[in-house]
Amino acid sequence: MNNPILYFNELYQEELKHTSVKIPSACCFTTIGVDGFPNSRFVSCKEVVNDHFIITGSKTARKGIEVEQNSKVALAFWWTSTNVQVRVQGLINELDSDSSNKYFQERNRESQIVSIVSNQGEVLDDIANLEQAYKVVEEEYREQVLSTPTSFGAWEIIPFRIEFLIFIDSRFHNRILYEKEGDAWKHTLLKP
Ligand SMILES: Cc1cc2nc3c(=O)[nH]c(=O)nc-3n(C[C@H](O)[C@H](O)[C@H](O)COP(=O)(O)O)c2cc1C
Repeated sequence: MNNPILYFNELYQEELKHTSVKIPSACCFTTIGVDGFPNSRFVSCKEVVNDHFIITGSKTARKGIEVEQNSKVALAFWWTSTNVQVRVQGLINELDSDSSNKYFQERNRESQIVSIVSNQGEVLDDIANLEQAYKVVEEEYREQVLSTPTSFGAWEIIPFRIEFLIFIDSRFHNRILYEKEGDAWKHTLLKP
């Protein structure tokens, strides 16, 4: 296959058919920390739009601060039902407020309220204060659409390198590396 995004979608759909994991869209997202150390955490890849991987989260938490300073990022997926690893490297770009609103509205209500009341990554003094703030928003905005907090962001990751590792039951696993050359993707096979 010449296009790694089509290949990604095909393999992901296959994984979705078989998987029973709770968050199959989970992937490891790595940024370069402000101290220069790589920093990884799991996020959910919301979708792939126009060949870009979409993630969301708090702009004021570490990931938001880090991508503001350094747009070089990586994603790694491990799909356990089909035994596929996907590694993505690329540049990240913040999406506009229409996009963050759209992804915020797609969150379940509990997660929306948590995004509103909890400044992700700040030191927690007393969980009771957060629970109280949660209740206030829950009751005050009952039955109403919740507005996107200014801290909530959506980003696109524009890939330039994507590698698939497909475990197979023989001795040698398949490794296919795609690299962007201008507007086209070239692919090579790597030794496992
Ligand atoms: C399976 C899984 C999915 C997650 N999805 C997201 C997500 O989509 N967005 C997000 O901000 N945090 C998500 N988290 C929480 C992050 O791993 C992390 O704890 C949080 O975003 C704070 O990271 P930061 O301090 O680097 O900003 C997820 C965690 C797990 C385990």
